[in-house]
Amino acid sequence: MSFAPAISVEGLSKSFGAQRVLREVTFFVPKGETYCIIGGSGQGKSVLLKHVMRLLLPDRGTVRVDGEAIESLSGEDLSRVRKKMGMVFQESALFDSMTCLENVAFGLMMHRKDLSKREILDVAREKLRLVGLPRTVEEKSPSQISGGMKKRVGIARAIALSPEILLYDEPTTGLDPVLSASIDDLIGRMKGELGVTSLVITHDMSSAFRIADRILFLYGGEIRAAGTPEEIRQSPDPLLQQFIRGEIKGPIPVIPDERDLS
Ligand SMILES: Nc1ncnc2c1ncn2[C@@H]1O[C@H](COP(=O)(O)OP(=O)(O)OP(=O)(O)O)[C@@H](O)[C@H]1O
Repeated sequence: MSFAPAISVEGLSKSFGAQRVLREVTFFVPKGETYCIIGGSGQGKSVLLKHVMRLLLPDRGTVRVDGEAIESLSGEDLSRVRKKMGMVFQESALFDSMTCLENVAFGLMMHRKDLSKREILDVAREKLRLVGLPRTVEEKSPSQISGGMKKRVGIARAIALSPEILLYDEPTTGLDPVLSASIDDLIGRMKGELGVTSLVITHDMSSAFRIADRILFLYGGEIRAAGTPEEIRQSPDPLLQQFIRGEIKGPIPVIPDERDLS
C-alpha cells in the first residue's frame, strides 16, 4: 500500500477554445477522506471530475491516483488505475434495458472473468443489500423504481468492483431532503464500512456540510476557498457566503460559456 494521497491534482489547467475552464487547480485528497467540491453552474466542477477519471486530458498540470500520474497511462495500466475508481453519475446513468441486478453486475461481467455468472450475481446482490435496497428491486428495470432508489442502484454499481475511490457527480440532485439525507448517510457508510476515499461534486450545501472532511469552493475555474465545513461556514469571503446562502446580489449571475473569453 502506498502512502501517497488517493487523489492529487496539481496545477491543473484546461481551456476549451478561448474559454479557460480550470486555472491552476491544486488539491490533495488523503486516503479514506471525503472531499466535496462546491460551486455554481458552469464553474468547471464536472470538467474537474472528468480529469480525475481521465475522460479529459489537461492542457497543463497532473492528476495522480494513488501516486500514479494518469495522463501518461494507457492500455492495461490505465484500466488498472481506473478500476480503483467507481463513478456515481448525476442521473444515475443506468441501462433501462437491463434489470437493476444486471446493471450492478455489468462491470463485474466485463472485468471479473475469473468469476462464474452465479458468483457475479451473488456479488451484485450483496452490493444491493449494502446500499439498503430490498430484494424486490433486483428484477425491476430502473424505469420502475423511484429516483432515490436509482441513486442507490448507481452507488451499488459504482462499488461493484470494490473501488478504493468513489467519485460522485451531484448525488443528491433531484431528491427531497429526507432522501438526500439518506444518500449522505450512505456516502458516510461507504467511508466508514469500506474505507473508501470520496470526491463529491455537489450544489447541495447541507449535504456538503454533513459529509465532507473538507470542502473546496470552485469559482471561475480556481479553488477560491478550501477548509473544513466549520471553516467554510465561518469564511468571511462574501462570494462564498452568498453561494452557501443561495443569495443573489446584484444582477443575476451569467453562467460562463464558450462566449466567455476571460
Ligand atoms: N467538452 C467540452 N467542450 C467545450 N466546452 C465544455 C466541455 N465540457 C465542458 N465545457 C464547458 O466548461 C464549462 C464548465 O462546465 P462544467 O460542466 O464543468 O460546469 P459545472 O461546474 O459542472 O456546472 P453544473 O453545476 O451546471 O453541472 C461550461 O461552460 C461548459 O460549457
